[in-house]
Amino acid sequence: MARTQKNKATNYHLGTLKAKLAKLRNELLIEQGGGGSGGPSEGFDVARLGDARVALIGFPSVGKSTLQCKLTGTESEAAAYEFTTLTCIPGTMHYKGSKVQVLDLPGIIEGAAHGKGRGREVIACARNADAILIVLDAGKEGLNRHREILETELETVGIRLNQRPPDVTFNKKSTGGVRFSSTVPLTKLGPDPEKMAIQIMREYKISSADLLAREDITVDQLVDVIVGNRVYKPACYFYNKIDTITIEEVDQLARMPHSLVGSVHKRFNVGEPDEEDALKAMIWRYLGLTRIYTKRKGQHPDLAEPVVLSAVRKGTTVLALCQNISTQMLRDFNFAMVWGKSAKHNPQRCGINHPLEDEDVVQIVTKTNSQQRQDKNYQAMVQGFSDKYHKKKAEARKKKQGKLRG
Ligand SMILES: Nc1nc2c(ncn2[C@@H]2O[C@H](COP(=O)(O)OP(=O)(O)OP(=O)(O)O)[C@@H](O)[C@H]2O)c(=O)[nH]1
Ligand SMILES: [K+]
Ligand SMILES: [Mg+2]
Repeated sequence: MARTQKNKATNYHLGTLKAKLAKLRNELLIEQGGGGSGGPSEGFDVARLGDARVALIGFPSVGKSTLQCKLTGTESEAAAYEFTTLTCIPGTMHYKGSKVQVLDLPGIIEGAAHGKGRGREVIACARNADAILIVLDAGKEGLNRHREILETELETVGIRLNQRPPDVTFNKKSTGGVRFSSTVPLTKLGPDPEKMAIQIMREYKISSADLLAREDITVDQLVDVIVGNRVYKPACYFYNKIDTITIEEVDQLARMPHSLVGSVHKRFNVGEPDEEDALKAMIWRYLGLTRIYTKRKGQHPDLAEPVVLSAVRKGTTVLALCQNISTQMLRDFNFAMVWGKSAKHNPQRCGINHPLEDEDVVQIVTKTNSQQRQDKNYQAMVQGFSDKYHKKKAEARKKKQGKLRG
């Protein structure tokens, strides 16, 4: 790709090369049993706890474990030699009534995505987290390159950092050829975007598909859409050990995007587990956490125990709140009364898709029995739940029988 001159004539060729590269990377990962499109992305086996999960990713000895202790109070061994941490150590960070699971992980190095060290498992963990905290040693030489290496390792396995999924619908078909339409002018895919799409799809042996682009996408984004299997994660950066550099250097690092500078040793921007500090605030922001206080009719809300929703998990709508409480609640939902920042007036009567904001108070009003009987959607939903239940049961039975036979 570097050798190809960039002009109109070579545009499609570059597209093809990008698709080939994505494909080869995937194959390599699958070959090594990694998290490619086919293989399972296992990682370390740690139960999911809390309202959201963040993974600590970084080179060896940048201070991930030291940081983990300060964020969560968990004893994760920290020492001056590299690869002190050899497995995944979970801990819980308590902040503003939320519980965030923080995973301390072994350090990774260049080539981690392809299985160097325990890189593959570490990166699989990042794929399964709700947000990634990239930890860097501010005193290390070649710091900017470190940041790039880590980003590349994560990109290689299909993790996209701080990007939105491209606004494109892509449907594979069995016949009919490729049809590529868009609602906006496409300026980044060369004079003939359809030809570009066909070139890329050829690498994946797709000959028929409908594509609809609602934004001006790049070739890389088009490849992502066609390849699929991409995950979009918020990521923030913590430059640790600023006690080892000059104030001018600190100033430069502090201006990097998505970044916070600090020192665990000197307690700059990182305090004790029960203190509110800048790092915890940043994690909270990147997870898009939202506290919702629920209340019963005629009673005060329970301010001690909010329901915490995350924008990067199930979202922060009334629907997500109901799902968080129980399926029963979701089934019986009629409307919600909402007090707080998201309400136009207090209280506002809202539907299931109403987006909530931090510290809103919500009272869910459920359907009365006679309403339930009349509501066709409700009946269909109950039927749906029961069908799903029976199907699952039948599958489990089959599996058990298969196992016995085996
Ligand atoms: N100067 C300075 N040293 C620090 C700071 N934070 C951590 N360290 C030191 O950095 C060394 C490595 O810390 P660890 O927490 O073990 O680093 P790690 O990233 O978990 O390392 P691995 O598990 O081996 O990948 C230890 O000697 C820490 O005492 C800091 O803010 N300033
Ligand atoms: K270490
Ligand atoms: Mg460690």
